[in-house]
This record gives sequence, structure tokens and C-alpha cells, in this order.
Amino acid sequence: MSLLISGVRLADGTVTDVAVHEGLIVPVSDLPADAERVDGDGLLALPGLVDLHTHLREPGREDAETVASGTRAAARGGFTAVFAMPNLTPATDTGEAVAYLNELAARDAHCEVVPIGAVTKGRDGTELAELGMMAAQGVTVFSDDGACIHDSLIMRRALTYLKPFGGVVAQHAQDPRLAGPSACCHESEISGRLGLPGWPTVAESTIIARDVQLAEFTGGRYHACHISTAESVEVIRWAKKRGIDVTAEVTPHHLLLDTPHVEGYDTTFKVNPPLRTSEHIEALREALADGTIDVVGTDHAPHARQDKDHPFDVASPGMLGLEQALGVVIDVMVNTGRMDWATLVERMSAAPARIGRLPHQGRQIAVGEPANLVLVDPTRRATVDRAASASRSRNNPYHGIDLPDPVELTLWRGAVTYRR
Ligand SMILES: NC(=O)N[C@@H](CC(=O)O)C(=O)O
Ligand SMILES: [Zn+2]
Ligand SMILES: [Zn+2]
Repeated sequence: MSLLISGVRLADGTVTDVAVHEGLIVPVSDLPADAERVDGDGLLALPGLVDLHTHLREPGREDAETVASGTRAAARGGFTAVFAMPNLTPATDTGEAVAYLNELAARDAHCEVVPIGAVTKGRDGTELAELGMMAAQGVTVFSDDGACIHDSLIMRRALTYLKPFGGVVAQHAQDPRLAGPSACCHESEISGRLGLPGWPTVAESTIIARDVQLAEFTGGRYHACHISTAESVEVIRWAKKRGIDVTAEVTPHHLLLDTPHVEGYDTTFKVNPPLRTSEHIEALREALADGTIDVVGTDHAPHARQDKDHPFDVASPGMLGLEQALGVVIDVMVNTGRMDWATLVERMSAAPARIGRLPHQGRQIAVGEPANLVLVDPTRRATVDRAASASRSRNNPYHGIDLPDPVELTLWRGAVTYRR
């Protein structure tokens, strides 16, 4: 397919024509005469977004999400690549499981799907998985997400073992002693009043503090998933200042939604780590703006209704994120003047592609580059409707909220994967 997007603005402010032919951005003069024309006036062309943290649920929970439905949600959200977390059934903890996911993706996906490998067998935290076999299948990110790698020796070995492969350990930081399986509400006056088991901030930050020291000691590469607290930001800031090879991620929901959302016991707002208070949200926004936090990762976590229709403390944690991520970041960071478009591109496309070692994603929009891009209307807004989602699940925490609804067109390898 061939496309000419005329008069479109890029993240650096320049206005240009973008020509797409056979999967690449080409000089306008190389376009065939019958190329489709898109009026880019008033629109912004950004590199396709890259999500380091997506839950696709296939194999195992296809009632909640599939590779097809999850990547359709991704395309609608402006993403051209997602990293698929391994908390599947079975877990992605072998080379074969990675190969199987790659086959599913080749058949069904509307964007690039990159499997994340489990760090331990069955993600149970006790024995290292076959990291080398997964690395040989192209895996670069390893995580037991959903569970914390709490054993220090396992973390040390994972960091050490992955070094020659260039792999990164992506940690779900939750000390299981300080925040056990029933912990579900930011430990505070609110958790006490609601009678919900508390999830204290230090259950996250003390694990990250230990881990960054292990990363320094081993020389391994470490990524802190979905950080939610001011204390974690301080630890990451300290680690980066020391030159430790660490990166950090924040979710759209932790940038926007605060603890009082759980006051109605609506389990849509149950998530790990829990929604925090405004001081923590402020610290996260500041850290995302100044680069202490490297990436926005959606932690898109679809759940079937039967797993959410339970008392708050036993319902499954997690919320959708792919379709609203860009809108949330625009509203919270760009529309408030805290971040420019180029920085948004860095946090949502270039940095996640770098951390996950995807050389053909997260690139500039320029002649010769692969045509992975998203056209956005930065002024368009809409009220979020959970029923309109491409996801198979409905646990959308933004339902009923007015947010930017910017994505007009998503192109992956030069093909349209979403068009409004
Ligand atoms: N974030 C969540 O609350 N849930 C995630 C797991 C995870 O990211 O820890 C899920 O898989 O549902
Ligand atoms: Zn997690
Ligand atoms: Zn997750």
C-alpha cells in the first residue's frame, strides 16, 4: 500500500509530507501516482508507540483477551509494538513457549508482539527458567510480572546470567511479606476506613532499593515495572546518579487516578500496585518529565467479568490501558506544559524500543525508516465508553471520563492497522 500524508507536523514542530511505500518512508517522488492521499493539516505524525508492558492472556485466558483483540486495542491506541508479559497459562518460560507465541503473533497480530520470558520456572520464584533458550528465540526482556522476584539470590543470578545475552530483568516490586496476596489498597487512612488490607509504599521501594544494589554489584540490567511511589522515584534517582544500569516505568493509571477511586469498592480500580495518593502522583509526573522514569508502560491487564465480580479483596487486580494511554499522557503531561511532544515520543516510543532492544521500532519519521507511525489529532477529546473497546474485557478505569481521543490512523510496517 502507498500513502501520502500531506502537511503533517512532526514532534519537533516541522511541517512536512510523509510518503509511505512498501513498508518504508520514501521520498515523495518515489510514490506511485495512485497512492492514497491523507490530509495531514492540523495533525501530528509520531513514531508508532511501543509498550513494554502488555498482558495479552493468550494462551490460557482467551475469554479475557487474545493476541488478536489485544493488538487491535494496541493499534487503536497508536501502538505498533507490544511486549507480552509471560503470566500466561502455561507461562512463557521455555524456548518452545516463546516460539508458540511468535507463531500466534505472526497469524493474528495487528502490531509487533514481542514475548517477555519468565525469569523463573512457572514464575514461582524458586528456580531460574531456561533463560538462554528464550534469549536464543530473541527474548530480551525477562519478568515474573504478577509476582515479585523476592529471593535475592534468584535476582542476583538472573542479573548475572542475562548479562552476556543483553537481557533485562523487569521486576514487579512487591515485598510479599509487607504486601501479601490480599493487600489491595494503598495503606493509608483510606484503607483503614474502607477495611481493605493495606499495601504500603515501602513494599515496593525496599525491593527496588535492594535490586538496584544487586544490579550495581552484578553489572546486570534492571527495569522497575509500574512504579507507584515517591520513595521508588527517589531510589531510582539515586541509582541513576551512581551510574547503575536501571530504568523505570510508570503506568497511565498511576499518573492520573488516585486512591479515593476505590471508595465505592468498584473492583475496576483494583490494581497492583494500588492507586496512590496525590503526592505520589505528583512525584511520578515530575519524574516522568525529568527522565528519572524512562517509559510509560500500560500494564494493560484485561480481566473477565467473573474475575472482577467479587469482593474487593479477592477480585483479580488489573485494568485496561492500551487504548487510553496516549490520551492520558497528553492530558497529564503535554496539555499541562510539563512535557513537549518530543519527550512524549521518547517516553512512549524510543525509550521502550531501546530498553527492549527493538532496533526497527521507536525510530524517527524520516526517509528510509520503517513506516511505523501514528497520526494524531491533539485537540480531539471524547468521553471514554468501556463498551467501545477493542479489548475483550471491560475493566476500563477511564469509563465516563473526558480524555483526549487523539488517534486518527496507525500504520505498522506501512499497513493501516487502525483508522478512525
Ligand atoms: N497489574 C495488575 O494488577 N495485574 C497484572 C499483573 C501485574 O502487572 O502485576 C495482571 O496480569 O492482571
Ligand atoms: Zn506487575
Ligand atoms: Zn503487568
